[in-house]
Formats: sequence, C-alpha cells, structure tokens
Amino acid sequence: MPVLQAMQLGKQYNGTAALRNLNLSIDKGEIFCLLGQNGAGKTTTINIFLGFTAATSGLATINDMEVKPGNVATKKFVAYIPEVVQLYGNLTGLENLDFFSRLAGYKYSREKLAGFLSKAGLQTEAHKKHLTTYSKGMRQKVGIAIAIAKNADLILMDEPTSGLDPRATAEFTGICKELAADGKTIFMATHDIFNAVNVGSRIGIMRGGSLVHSVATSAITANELQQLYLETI
Ligand SMILES: Nc1ncnc2c1ncn2[C@@H]1O[C@H](COP(=O)(O)OP(=O)(O)OP(=O)(O)O)[C@@H](O)[C@H]1O
Repeated sequence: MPVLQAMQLGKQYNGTAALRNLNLSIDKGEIFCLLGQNGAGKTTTINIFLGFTAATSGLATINDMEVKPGNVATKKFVAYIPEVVQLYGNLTGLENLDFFSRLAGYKYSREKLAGFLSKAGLQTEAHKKHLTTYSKGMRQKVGIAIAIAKNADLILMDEPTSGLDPRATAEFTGICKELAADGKTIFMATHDIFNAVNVGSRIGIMRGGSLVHSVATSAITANELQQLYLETI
C-alpha cells in the first residue's frame, strides 16, 4: 500500500488551474523530491496533502485514507516542515519539542525528548538554549524531532534547504536518509536540483500544475537532471 497517493488530483483557484490531473504514488521509505518553477503547483500539492486546502477534483490519500480539510484521521500520519519552522523563541529546543509533542498527544520523558533532538542532529549543548539563538538549520532539526516524536509516517517539506549553508544542507540530507531508512516517507518541494539528486529516491518535475516527469535518481545524474529540468520548464 502506498503511503501517499494522488489520483487525477486537481485544484482550481478562481477558474485557474494550479494543479492538473496529478497521479502519484509514493511508497514507504521513499524520498520524493518535487521540482518546478515558482507557481508550478508544488505548494498547492503539499497543502492538499496537509488538508490545508481542498482539491477541486480527484483524490488524495495517505495510508489509503482520503485527505480533506476537516478530516483529522490523516493528520496524525503527517508532519510538516515549512521553509522556516515556526517555534517559540522564548522556549528552549527541548521545551518546544515537549510542547508540540503534547499538542500531538504524546508525553515523553526528558531523556526521550533529548534522544529525538539528537536523532534529528541537534547537538546536546543546544537542547537547553532558547530558540532565539538558533540558526535556520537548528530550527529545522527541532521540526524534524517533532516529526519523529509524532511518529509521523509521512513528512512533507517545503523548500527545506533554501537558505541553508552547504554543511547544513549535507547534514540535512544525511538526516533525511536516516529517516527513510527507518521507514519514514518524505515528500519535498525544492528548487535545489543537486540536493534533490543527492537525497531523493525519485524526482518529479512540475510545469503549469502538471507533473511532466518522474524519474528515479538511480537513473539520472545531477547534470542530466539539470538539463531535463531546463528543457522542461
Ligand atoms: N490561495 C491562492 N489563491 C489563488 N491562487 C493561488 C493560491 N495559491 C496558489 N495559487 C496559484 O496557484 C499556482 C500554483 O502555486 P503554488 O504556490 O502551488 O506554486 P509553487 O510551485 O509552490 O511555487 P513556489 O516555488 O513559488 O513556492 C500559482 O499560479 C499561484 O499563483
């Protein structure tokens, strides 16, 4: 059973198609990277799977359950990492994780919470510092720790490497691969072609709301992908 499925999924905003007949099936442990120009429909796709916005046609499922606004059943399977992870600046990393875990219905010991932060790559010295002192990459790690604490099967990410320095990007890639090896499924919208090839198991290219290509990263080099992207968009 695929973790994420789109069947003839479409979205119109005031008569304009943001998403057209998207068909996609993503299995457990996959990292799917979605590329496309601004306005191609990547965020719209993510928003539908988050239940933030309703599709106007077709079907979106997570673990075989239909996703739609108001249907809370699929929300427990999903975690979302936006480009900038919004957390409480006056709380520490540990306190933020504790707070958001409780919101999701989980109460963990200090040790467990620290374990999740470490698994997400956050150094121990940072756990007890206020979020105001965190870099973008560190905030993202807390976001990943929240996803782990929530036991989310599917992690949706919107431009997660934008604004990260090369070291933070490489670290992020390693963490995504570990999560996938643990059986998490990752769906990420990105503009970063080279990171997509490094981290992804499959890459999609969107144009004008349509998925134009879907290729396995094992079948393509970064240069070939860049070429394909430039020819497509
Ligand atoms: N709330 C909205 N109301 C009206 N039109 C919208 C809305 N959200 C998105 N759109 C339109 O839908 C299309 C797809 O936008 P979307 O944000 O999904 O693209 P994207 O691929 O995520 O782009 P970016 O890389 O800039 O994030 C665009 O034409 C956009 O203007």
